[in-house]
Amino acid sequence: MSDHDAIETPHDASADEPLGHALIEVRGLDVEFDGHVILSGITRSITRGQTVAVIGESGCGKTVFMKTLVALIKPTRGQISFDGADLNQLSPAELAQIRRRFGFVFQHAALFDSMNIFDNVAFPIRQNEPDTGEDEVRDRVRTHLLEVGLPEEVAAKFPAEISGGMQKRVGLARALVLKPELIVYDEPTTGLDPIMSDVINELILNTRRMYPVTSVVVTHDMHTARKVADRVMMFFPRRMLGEGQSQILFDGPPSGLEHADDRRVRQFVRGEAGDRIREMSRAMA
Ligand SMILES: Nc1ncnc2c1ncn2[C@@H]1O[C@H](COP(=O)(O)OP(=O)(O)OP(=O)(O)O)[C@@H](O)[C@H]1O
Repeated sequence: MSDHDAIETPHDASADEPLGHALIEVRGLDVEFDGHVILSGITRSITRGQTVAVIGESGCGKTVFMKTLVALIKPTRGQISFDGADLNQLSPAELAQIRRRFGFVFQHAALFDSMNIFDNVAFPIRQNEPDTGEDEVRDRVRTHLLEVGLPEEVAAKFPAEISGGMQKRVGLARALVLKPELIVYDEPTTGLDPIMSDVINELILNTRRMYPVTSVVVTHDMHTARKVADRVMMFFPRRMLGEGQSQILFDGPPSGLEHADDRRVRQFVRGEAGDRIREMSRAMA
């Protein structure tokens, strides 16, 4: 393989897609912080029901991309639409309404330490559907805890009393109680042992089997990307690309990663440093 493929700019196929066939549409997205360009020229669409893994080296903008999809970050330029609604054009009330259709599974579970597990999972129901009776709240919490494999006794415990893997499962149960159409997972397996990581992978798959949910999974874990995703998008740091080069080096099924045309993709998925050591020492000189 020559070095040529390392500077190839893949064609952005989704830029040619007609509007209206996707749950999420991203057009010409740029995100900058204090003049630093993190994402530029991103145009992609995500079909309803798809599970997309977002991979790429640290700092390339995976989390920023995911947060812009769910309107936690406002793009510097470009358009993001969810189910036909342009997120930039929504009033705060409309945005709050649309966010109820999103579920968030955060890297460190982000549970409320002062609440027990039951109240943590019940929180989104009580917050967003205050008229729900306590019997229904109890049923829904119990159902979702069982779905993520947690026994009823866990409900009375506090986050500090359960393991990291259990906390992540509680985080998933909490994300599911409002029946979201889109779930975003931020590093769902980080910090877990291989077995517990696979439990989380299975739960992500199971969630997709049980609900018609669309999922975006930001991950460093190639096992997760290969196992749960039907589509993988690999980002590359903007600062390391030339003018006009696409920041998404790979966009396709996980089976295509190993033999991707772009050498940087193959190196990333195989965990090979390649030219990066030389580039890093050049940057430090
Ligand atoms: N709110 C913010 N304000 C300023 N800079 C930010 C903000 N959020 C992210 N960044 C910067 O944007 C860049 C991309 O961050 P991001 O968290 O998306 O990376 P990542 O690919 O998810 O990395 P990692 O895998 O290490 O989590 C980083 O340089 C980060 O410091």
